[in-house]
Amino acid sequence: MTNARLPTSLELLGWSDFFADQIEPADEDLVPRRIASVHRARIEAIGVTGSVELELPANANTADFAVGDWVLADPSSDMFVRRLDRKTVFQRRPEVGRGQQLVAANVDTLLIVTSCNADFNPDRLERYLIMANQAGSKPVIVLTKADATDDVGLFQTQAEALQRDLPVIALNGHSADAGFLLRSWCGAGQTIALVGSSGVGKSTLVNTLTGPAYGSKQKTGNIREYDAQGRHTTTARSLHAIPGGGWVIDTPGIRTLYVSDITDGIDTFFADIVELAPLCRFRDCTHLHEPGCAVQAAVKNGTFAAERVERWRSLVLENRDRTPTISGPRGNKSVRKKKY
Ligand SMILES: Nc1nc2c(ncn2[C@@H]2O[C@H](COP(=O)(O)OP(=O)(O)OP(=O)(O)O)[C@@H](O)[C@H]2O)c(=O)[nH]1
Ligand SMILES: [Zn+2]
Repeated sequence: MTNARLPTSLELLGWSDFFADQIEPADEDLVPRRIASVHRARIEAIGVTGSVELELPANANTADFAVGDWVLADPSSDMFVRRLDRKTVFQRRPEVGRGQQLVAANVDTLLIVTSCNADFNPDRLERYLIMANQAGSKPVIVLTKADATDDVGLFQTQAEALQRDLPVIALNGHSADAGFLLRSWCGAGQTIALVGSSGVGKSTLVNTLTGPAYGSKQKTGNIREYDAQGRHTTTARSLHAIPGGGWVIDTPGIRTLYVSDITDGIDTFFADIVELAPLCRFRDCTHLHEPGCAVQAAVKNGTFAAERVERWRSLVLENRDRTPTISGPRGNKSVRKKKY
């Protein structure tokens, strides 16, 4: 440890070789900035000297930017010049409309937040895990409201069974212990993002992690706006500093999480099944009834449960139905690898 190099200010912001390698000689006069909040008409970014409002070209659409993005800007005008490739990106299909909605970028760890009550739903958690795998972020399940149940162990066991080596942390979001329990993912330069349904305690946890400064930091987001029905909703996402550590991105509650365009994530989550498919006698085996099916053989000998194969099949079908044919599961594979 004594020889450890101190991170530079940029590295404390989450900068790494992955981004440095994208800098070209022509970029010499530009400075890197990290996007801290995205609003309908403006974007705030953080640089080593503090936060700035990014100037955008007239044709820019703020929906193309994600909180956590790294961009290059002109230091004198703060004019946006170009966005650097993303190391990870978490996006989802909105309830209405087409395309994907950017949720957060360059997130090292995705905290999938659910509470120790009726919100706990293994099927939904499975979808989040697939999304995290697809995004390229490491998933951690956070069970909030552990103080309000006698069955924490039960929730914890069920969550741990979802994926091999999955960290599951049960906590009380109001308690300062929460920061201690999550410390291994919140180190200097690390970025975490919180996702989960409305009301599971994401904002509460962000408050606890960031300390009292968060509440007064109205400027950087978490603004409550009114939607069309006059309801109060959290619409903005934003990047907040964790004192003495990394960064946390709060995201609005997600009502319905659709599975679409996530072939790679499904393959990772169900790697045990996917790896067997090439051993089936028929190349187009549906693993339902064919002779010589390696997947059915594994179910028979108890390697995995028939329900797991069922869940895999239904997610593959849902993904196929919802993925536009232009960027369908097959077409995506070649362009999707690591470049977002
Ligand atoms: N007992 C207990 N209550 C909690 C805990 N975490 C959150 N709460 C309460 O649960 C309610 C909802 O918490 P929020 O933090 O607003 O939930 P959210 O996930 O940010 O909700 P959205 O902003 O709608 O996405 C609040 O009344 C919190 O005080 C916890 O760990 N224990
Ligand atoms: Zn088969």
